[in-house]
Amino acid sequence: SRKNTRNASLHPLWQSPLTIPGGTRQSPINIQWRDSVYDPFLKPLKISYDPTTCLHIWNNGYSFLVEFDDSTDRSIIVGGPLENQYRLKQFHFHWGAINDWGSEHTVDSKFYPAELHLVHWNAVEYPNFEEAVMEGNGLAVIGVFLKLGARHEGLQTLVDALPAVRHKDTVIEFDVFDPSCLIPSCPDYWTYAGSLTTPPLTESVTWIIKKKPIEVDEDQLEAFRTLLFTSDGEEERRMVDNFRPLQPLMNRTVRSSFH
Ligand SMILES: Cc1c(Cl)c([N+](=O)[O-])nn1CC(=O)Nc1ccc(S(N)(=O)=O)cc1
Ligand SMILES: [Zn+2]
Repeated sequence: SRKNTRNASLHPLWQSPLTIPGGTRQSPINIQWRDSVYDPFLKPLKISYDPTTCLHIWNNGYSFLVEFDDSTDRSIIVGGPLENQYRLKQFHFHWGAINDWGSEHTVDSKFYPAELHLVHWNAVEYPNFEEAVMEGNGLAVIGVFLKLGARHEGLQTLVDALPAVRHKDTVIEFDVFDPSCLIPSCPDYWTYAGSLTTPPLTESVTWIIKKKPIEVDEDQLEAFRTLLFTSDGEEERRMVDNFRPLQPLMNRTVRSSFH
């Protein structure tokens, strides 16, 4: 289990006060399946990504991110719980040192070994990501759980690129990738109002958590764990356990798109 005593060994990012004063919709949370409320008015989520909007992969010292050209509406999501269409800006992962934990969200208090976040912003109402980050309906993040199982061929192209971004602040060009290959075909999801899970922790995220996980194999999870929090030349610290502890649900209801 993960105890607060581990703060000392936690990455500086998570040693800071992990709750923000006055925060009422912080993420991540535990999703208690039986407490989630089926909402028949939730629409199917429509995902349309243009693989050529992919730009590069970089190690930002917290995770590795694949960033996209968000200057047009070529890679968007619409529907689901969303009032507008949202543009894909980047995706990244959170994972553990071992397979017993690593995800940010949990389902009935179960951790997955890793979690994918696809980060989108409301380009209908806001001029850019920076503005959208500050607004309650500014962002939409799709969360996908990773579980240990069969090798994921689509993920492998990403895994093959990781040695080139082993150190913090390294980047490589990555010019064609369709992240929809990382999203389960099952349409079922939970949704709730939350926040970014790393600073600035702004309460601007509509979370859409897919019910079904994707399967990846042990070698692929191990490849994530070969990355470093540290820059080239610094004393190496393996990039693992880059997840935020669970936050209180407070006055929120998690809705489900399925019975
Ligand atoms: C705050 C900000 C701005 Cl503004 C910009 N920018 O490029 O203009 N980039 N960032 C950083 C950012 O995106 N953080 C972020 C943190 C957590 C998550 S998570 N795990 O999905 O909740 C998603 C993103
Ligand atoms: Zn994330």
